[in-house]
Amino acid sequence: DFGERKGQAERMLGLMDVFLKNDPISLQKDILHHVEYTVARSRFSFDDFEAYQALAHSVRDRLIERWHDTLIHFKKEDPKRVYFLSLEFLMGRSLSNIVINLGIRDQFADALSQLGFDFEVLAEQEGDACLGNGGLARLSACQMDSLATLDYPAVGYGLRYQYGLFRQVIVDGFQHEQPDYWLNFGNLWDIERIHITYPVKFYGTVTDEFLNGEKCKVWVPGEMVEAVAYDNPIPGYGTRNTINLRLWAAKPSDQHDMESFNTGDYVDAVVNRQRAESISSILYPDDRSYQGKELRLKQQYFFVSASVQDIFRRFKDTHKKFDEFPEKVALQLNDTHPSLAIAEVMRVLLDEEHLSWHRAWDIICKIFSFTTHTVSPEGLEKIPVDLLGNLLPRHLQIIYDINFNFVEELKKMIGLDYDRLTRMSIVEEGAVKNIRMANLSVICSHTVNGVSRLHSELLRTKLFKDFYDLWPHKFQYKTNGVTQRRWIVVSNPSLCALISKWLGTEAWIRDIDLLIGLRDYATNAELHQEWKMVKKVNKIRLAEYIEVMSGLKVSLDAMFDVQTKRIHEYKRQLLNILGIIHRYDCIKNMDKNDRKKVVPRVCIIGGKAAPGYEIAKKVIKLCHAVAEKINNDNDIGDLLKLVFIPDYNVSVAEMVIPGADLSQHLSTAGHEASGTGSMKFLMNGCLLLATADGSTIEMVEEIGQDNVFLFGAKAHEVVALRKKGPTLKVPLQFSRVVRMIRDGHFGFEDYFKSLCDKIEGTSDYFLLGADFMSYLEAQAAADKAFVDEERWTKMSILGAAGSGRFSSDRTIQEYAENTWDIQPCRCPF
Ligand SMILES: [N-]=[N+]=N[C@]1([C@H](N)O)O[C@H](CO)[C@@H](O)[C@H](O)[C@H]1O
Repeated sequence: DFGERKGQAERMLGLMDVFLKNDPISLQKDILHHVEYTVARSRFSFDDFEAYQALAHSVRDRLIERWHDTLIHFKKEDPKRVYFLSLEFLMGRSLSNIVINLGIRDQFADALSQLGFDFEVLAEQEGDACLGNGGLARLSACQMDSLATLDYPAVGYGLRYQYGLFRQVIVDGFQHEQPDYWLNFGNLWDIERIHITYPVKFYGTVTDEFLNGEKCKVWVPGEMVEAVAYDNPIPGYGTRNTINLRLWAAKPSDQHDMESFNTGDYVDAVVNRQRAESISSILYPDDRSYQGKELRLKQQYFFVSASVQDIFRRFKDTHKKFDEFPEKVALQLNDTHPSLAIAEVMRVLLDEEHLSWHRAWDIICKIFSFTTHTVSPEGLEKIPVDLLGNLLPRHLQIIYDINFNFVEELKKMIGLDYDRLTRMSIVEEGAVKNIRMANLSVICSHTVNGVSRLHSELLRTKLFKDFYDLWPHKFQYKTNGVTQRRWIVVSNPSLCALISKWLGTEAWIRDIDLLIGLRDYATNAELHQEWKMVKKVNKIRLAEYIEVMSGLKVSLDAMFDVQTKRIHEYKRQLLNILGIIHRYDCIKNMDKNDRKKVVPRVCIIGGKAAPGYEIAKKVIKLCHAVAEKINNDNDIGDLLKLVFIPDYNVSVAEMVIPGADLSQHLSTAGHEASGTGSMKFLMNGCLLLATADGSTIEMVEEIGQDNVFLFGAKAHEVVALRKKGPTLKVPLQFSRVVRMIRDGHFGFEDYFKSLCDKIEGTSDYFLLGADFMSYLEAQAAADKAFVDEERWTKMSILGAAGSGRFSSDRTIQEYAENTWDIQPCRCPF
């Protein structure tokens, strides 16, 4: 609807082709056009990176077309939208994913090869966008892909960090962190929106004033910065729908500069500029929660305030009555990091839109839904009242008022049960008074969910028991999922082609339940042949990468045994290393004959440790020290190798996962809320050796107990085992391998002492000793299965065939139907 500029619009349309063409000539022309005029290099001399830039610009042009059409369609249809607020999005590389979702990869590959370039070589030029730590962050990215593919009207909001997650550099086996200058060569996949900016206020005071005789609160800020939007078009697969991921960057508010300039204090102005920009400068590199860091709180409020202002602007563009707000807006809180949005929406409705408390509260309770990714109370964010009161004085007032009303209501429902009232209060009294962001989120959200069935059970029976007993209807579970577009089609094209061949269709890429069709061929010899070939091709690629990264040549006949995820005590990478030491020790004490029966292994471990997490950093060093010993022991040869893959990120995962035979998920049961890495391995025909934790339990139900190597104490047994403490019997094999570390078999015995102290006796909180024998039995079962190629391949095919449930398409469909109440809004073009 071009309205008054109809004439002009028609002329413009006349001037431009309706859509960009994708025939080889048009593509080659476009690429060379961008070489010459966008990258500004002569078409006769440009290198791979410049070719990548020109290619990326050509792809982006076609992305933007669909993005515009989608936004125009949404504007016209004005559907209810979901706003997905997350402080982290782990996008990785974009080029390959985008051309595949647009369905033009082959066309571009052909056009490039005619220009003498290889698409994959150019795709390698792209750096990862690492705007997140781990599972939670990558889940956000997978969910954006599914929201777009399923045609849901959605917007993602986050922060555009200048520095992503640190680069992990290993020096002498020790992790060193290097800043991730990911924007050094600019980011081709986001568009700076200089006209979409919002002021964000901090500090200051709140005064009572009278407006048209009405008493109202006025917040006079002490500091102001500008939030500028950077839009990342997210294309769906097999649809024209392309939604928006809007990331905010902090810039100084010109209001601020002028003041310093007027006072002629130039230096002050520049310092203020840097201060402002520092808000969105760096991603906090810890997968655990943060307490009491002002910059972290500033980051949370900064992106929340800009996002809420943007949501209100979009709503008010076409709506006058706020009663319609819940019919058009669903706000999803990805953990408690964005939970200040509750107080911010309340502030805007009360102080700026002047709604009554009652009407404002009614809207709040209809628009917010909250997902927690945490299992333990320690992981729940708490903000010191002083810090919040100083930075956001009006929001603290509102949170106090919300809490006062809640506690008054609660007293009516549960009487004067002070212990329970104290536990449920948003305000935690004590030496340091804190705001419990999880309690605020549960109280103000109409739906609360965990990220697996077991996790939700733990929320109902432990973490949020008090709230569940009060509001059982609020609690749901939405088991996580991953997108098969990235984790099969992009990262494993040979498996993608094989699946499409045997299913006789590519429809599974949009409708993954079709994968179940592979079950019919689980014992088909021809498929077995081709299935093994695909794995071999991917193992060769992984082996080449290992040789480049570590200089180590590994045998392709060995089982590639992988554990890649953030380094955490509860994820028990240490159990894996102790198992490897045990295997090494056993082989060393074997005679020639017995060694013939040994199943060769290449053990691959990868993952970043939070910079301040000493124990996790010691685990990385131990891994290198053990590898040093084993890999240089000619007596062992190819029977056992240990490799640490440095700087594990999305692109490295896309290379490691397709090449894995076995993947390990060893968390002490009840500690991993879900886990999503396991889902990617399963989809790629990799077998799982795991504890019955998080979403693994649901995977076993989908693919069958016989197709997974389960071990260890169950979640309900862990508590009892911990109670046993010193009476808990520890197997000799366990004490022996710990002794080997203590005795310096791998050197650095003093440095590793605290690591050993943490897993012996009563301090073995994560039960490595208690689970050790069960773990070794599962490893032996995996060895036994691996040598029976037919059985192994059948298990691998049945694993992939049963992985459909773990697509983020299923997850998003459940959220859309049971939480957000939104409907698909497909772009008709
Ligand atoms: N934050 N957080 N939590 C996690 C992961 N560490 O990012 O969220 C992930 C995504 O929900 C979960 O899979 C994982 O179990 C959980 O620990």
